[in-house]
Amino acid sequence: MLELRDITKTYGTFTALRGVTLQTGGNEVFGLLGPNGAGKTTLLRILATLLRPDQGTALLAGRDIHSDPEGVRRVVGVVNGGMGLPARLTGQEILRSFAVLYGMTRTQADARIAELDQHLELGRTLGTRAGEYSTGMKQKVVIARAVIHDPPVLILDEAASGLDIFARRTLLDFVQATRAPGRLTIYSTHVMSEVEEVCDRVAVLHEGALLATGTIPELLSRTGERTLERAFFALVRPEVAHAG
Ligand SMILES: Nc1ncnc2c1ncn2[C@@H]1O[C@H](COP(=O)(O)OP(=O)(O)OP(=O)(O)O)[C@@H](O)[C@H]1O
Repeated sequence: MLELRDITKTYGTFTALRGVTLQTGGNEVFGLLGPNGAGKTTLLRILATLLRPDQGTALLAGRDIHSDPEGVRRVVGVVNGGMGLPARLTGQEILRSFAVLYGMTRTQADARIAELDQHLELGRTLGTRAGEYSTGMKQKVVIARAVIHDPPVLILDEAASGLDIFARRTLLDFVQATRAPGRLTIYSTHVMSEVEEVCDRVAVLHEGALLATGTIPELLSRTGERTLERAFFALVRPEVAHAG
């Protein structure tokens, strides 16, 4: 479903990604775990065709980020911190307008919005203007907007950050409930409990390099640790982990 080969990205003289290569299946929630500055957002922006790598290739659901960026955008939904909502429009208006951009009819759009309402508990957001949203309401509509066209690949970049416990629960339940054959969710975070709950496999990224990829049991066995957090430290700070 996702194939990355040797993705490298520099900002001036700073190297943010160092030859990242990985593959995922088509029916999984794939965690991207890394500390601040690891390169997670850079990598996900490249997959969303918002940024070009200096080197390397990526295929998403068979679409190449270089030769078919439009095709990539059709098969991917993206939630990242940088997306605002038009303050004067209601949730329903925002979602309908995005549905139209994807070529859906009003009937199809409203059916899809009703479906997303069930999963994401959009409730009051649909009739309320975005300018009046709480953080949790805003994030629900941002997520609904990202998946309005039912894309096979969903990229969630720190999507739970800033959410309260209820909104975070809705998000994690949504990720679980929308698992399906042919669907890949890429879940980037630095919160271990989220990874433990929803991710089938995890890639650990640190200082632009992929340190390990595997299921949580595989990472535990590889590092000889008991918890994901300890395994993570053993991978990114081996000197500290071994000293402890
Ligand atoms: N536009 C830019 N210009 C220069 N450096 C950048 C730019 N964007 C990101 N970086 C640097 O690249 C590195 C990776 O940043 P990135 O945002 O991809 O990391 P991240 O893993 O998503 O971190 P966080 O969890 O803090 O969001 C950081 O050191 C960051 O300062």
